[in-house]
Amino acid sequence: MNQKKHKDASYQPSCNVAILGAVGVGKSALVVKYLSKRFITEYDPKHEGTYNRQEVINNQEITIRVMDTFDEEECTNSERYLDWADAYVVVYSITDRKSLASSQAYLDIVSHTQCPVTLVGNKADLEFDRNVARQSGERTAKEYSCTSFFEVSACDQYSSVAQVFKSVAEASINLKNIRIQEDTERRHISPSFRIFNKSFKNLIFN
Ligand SMILES: Nc1nc2c(ncn2[C@@H]2O[C@H](COP(=O)(O)OP(=O)(O)OP(=O)(O)O)[C@@H](O)[C@H]2O)c(=O)[nH]1
Repeated sequence: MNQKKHKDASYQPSCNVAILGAVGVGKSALVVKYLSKRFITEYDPKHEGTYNRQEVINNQEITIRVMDTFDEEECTNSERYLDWADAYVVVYSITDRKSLASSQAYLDIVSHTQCPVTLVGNKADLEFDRNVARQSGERTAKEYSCTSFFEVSACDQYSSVAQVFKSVAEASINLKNIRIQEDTERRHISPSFRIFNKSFKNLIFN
């Protein structure tokens, strides 16, 4: 979440979401679906990019920026998203057991960031080819204290794919609001505490 303070009425909050996971789990397909409501199979799989979408969350308009990542080898050069993201979507394919193990390697990294993380089992339309039980995904999400867990398909309903991005952005906004409130409370408490502290010292040293 952008931490800059803006008094400008035209300021619009934003949330940077990085999508991570093993090669071929459907990260780009999910991003394309979220942005265009379409399932497209022809795109450059090695292309990394960031894309914007406007959403209304908690009656507030926000810009969700999505970074579609590509790692030739698992979890390389993670600084590029760790320095950028406010929230993470970690994806595996329900047809590929190894991709769940890869998602754990990503969860190991991002679970230390204090940012909301959602775990997603993609390709849910390929039920006949399922190799990862829903419970295994749920268990992994719980183990890494993910804010949410979904099974979706990039070629099925748009609404369930959109829900993935919206929920993680909402968690990020809520977290930011809690931090702002805590900060405000600290500022309110500190002046009186300073006065109390001063009077207390005067009492002792006079
Ligand atoms: N049936 C089905 N196929 C999918 C789904 N999502 C993606 N695919 C297919 O899986 C293949 C890989 O999808 P990508 O979106 O390129 O996967 P990726 O994770 O971005 O892969 P890299 O960019 O190479 O890391 C493509 O052939 C997609 O068409 C899905 O939900 N269901």
